[in-house]
Amino acid sequence: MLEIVELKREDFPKYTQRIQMDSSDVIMPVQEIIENVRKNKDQALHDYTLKFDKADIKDFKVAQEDIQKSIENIDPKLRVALENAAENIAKFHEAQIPEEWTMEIQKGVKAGQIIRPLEKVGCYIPGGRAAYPSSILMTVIPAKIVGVKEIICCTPPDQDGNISDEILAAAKIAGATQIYKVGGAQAIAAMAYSTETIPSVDKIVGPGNIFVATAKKLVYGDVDIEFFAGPSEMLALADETANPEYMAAELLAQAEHDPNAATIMVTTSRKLAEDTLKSLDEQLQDAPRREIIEESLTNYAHILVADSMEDAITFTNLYAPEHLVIVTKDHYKTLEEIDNAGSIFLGNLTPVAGGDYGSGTNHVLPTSGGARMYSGLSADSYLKKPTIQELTEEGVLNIEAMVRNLAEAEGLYAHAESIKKRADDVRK
Ligand SMILES: NC(=O)c1ccc[n+]([C@@H]2O[C@H](COP(=O)([O-])OP(=O)(O)OC[C@H]3O[C@@H](n4cnc5c(N)ncnc54)[C@H](O)[C@@H]3O)[C@@H](O)[C@H]2O)c1
Ligand SMILES: N[C@H](CO)Cc1c[nH]c[nH+]1
Ligand SMILES: [Zn+2]
Repeated sequence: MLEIVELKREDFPKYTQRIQMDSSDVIMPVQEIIENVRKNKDQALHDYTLKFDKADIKDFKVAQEDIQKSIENIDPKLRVALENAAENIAKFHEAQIPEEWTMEIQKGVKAGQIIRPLEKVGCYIPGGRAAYPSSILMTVIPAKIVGVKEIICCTPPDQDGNISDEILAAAKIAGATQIYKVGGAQAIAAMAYSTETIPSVDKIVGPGNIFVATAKKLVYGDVDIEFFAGPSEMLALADETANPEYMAAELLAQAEHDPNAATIMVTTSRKLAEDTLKSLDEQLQDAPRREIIEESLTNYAHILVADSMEDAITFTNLYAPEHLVIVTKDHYKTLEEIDNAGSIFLGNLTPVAGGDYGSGTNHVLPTSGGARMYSGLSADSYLKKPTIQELTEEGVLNIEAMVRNLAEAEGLYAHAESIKKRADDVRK
């Protein structure tokens, strides 16, 4: 299923491949779902939920009373874990909130930026192959702490048409304002265009499978999205100092998310590669989600032995993984060479699961190479930064020539006139 491969430079592109996001097999059905939801609204949501989730939903809105009660219904250990994670996530994201500022750009010319939260956001919480209370914390808490007023969540129901108490309790702890029982591309379409029950929002965030991620891409422009957060990925960049059991555990952990998850180890040590593969086979025997893992390992997993650390690092930057585990002699030195990764886990003792749940960092991260140009979900994702400026009399005179000359060069005479009038008055 998984073999050790010598990594040659000419093969770099071959091993960076993941699920094809733009294949027509996915885009066409997803586009059809979106169009149908735009046209037939709740009725379309009902029909798709019956088709994909086998649930016959009459009312998509979760009763506030059920959200309130959920916290009493969950295992107290889980409640403590959710609260602990929530606290860490809040602390981390509070530190990310940028400051408002102004400065004197030129004598008499003040400029700066103010910070305003978005008004309405929609958080997609995956729920097909696993339930993700942690994704509620990751999407809702940063929105809450920056002051977003309306934070709705959509998540697929089970076959009885229910959302688990674990999900509802996470929503309560995080501070979501409303939850709707709908998943998949249809949920994204509803949050983008509204239905009789679900309001449209300004921005849709949150991870999901290929259908969800593609739907977000297709509605982008009518509504904002954070980036493409599709099937999970992990790349372990390791030398002989890495613990093979831990490396195998990392490969299994992200592979268990989805048959389309992508997991890779690139190392300079053939012995580490061999020991990791051996340990992976052993750990796989009792893995409860073995079927999903095996499919994922067959589809998008590789153990690569590079000729040099330089090659291994170049490959890593080309791959731009969602999660990057670095276990090398001096991981901070290796880190200096890393340009593209969603979230980075340093050293043998730092599993991706730490960040997945509650080291504080966000687990909604760009996949499919998106880490080349996007950072993970953050406080910033929910903020706008309108700029401000104010001129004094001195400022008007100081920038008059610049504005007039540029305006005239662009043939925009009314622009030139707008500053000239003021400057003339100042000169009077
Ligand atoms: N990148 C990130 O930040 C991040 C974080 C957490 C999870 N994830 C990923 O989220 C994903 C969760 O996927 P999931 O499947 O468990 O849940 P999901 O909620 O994303 O998808 C389930 C929905 O998919 C739809 N669906 C299923 N089959 C379909 C079909 N044939 N056609 C159209 N729609 C269909 C259904 O509507 C169903 O409700 C995984 O890939 C996981 O790796 C990513
Ligand atoms: N690894 C996922 C991000 O790709 C996040 C997650 C949630 N629960 C467990 N893991
Ligand atoms: Zn995970």
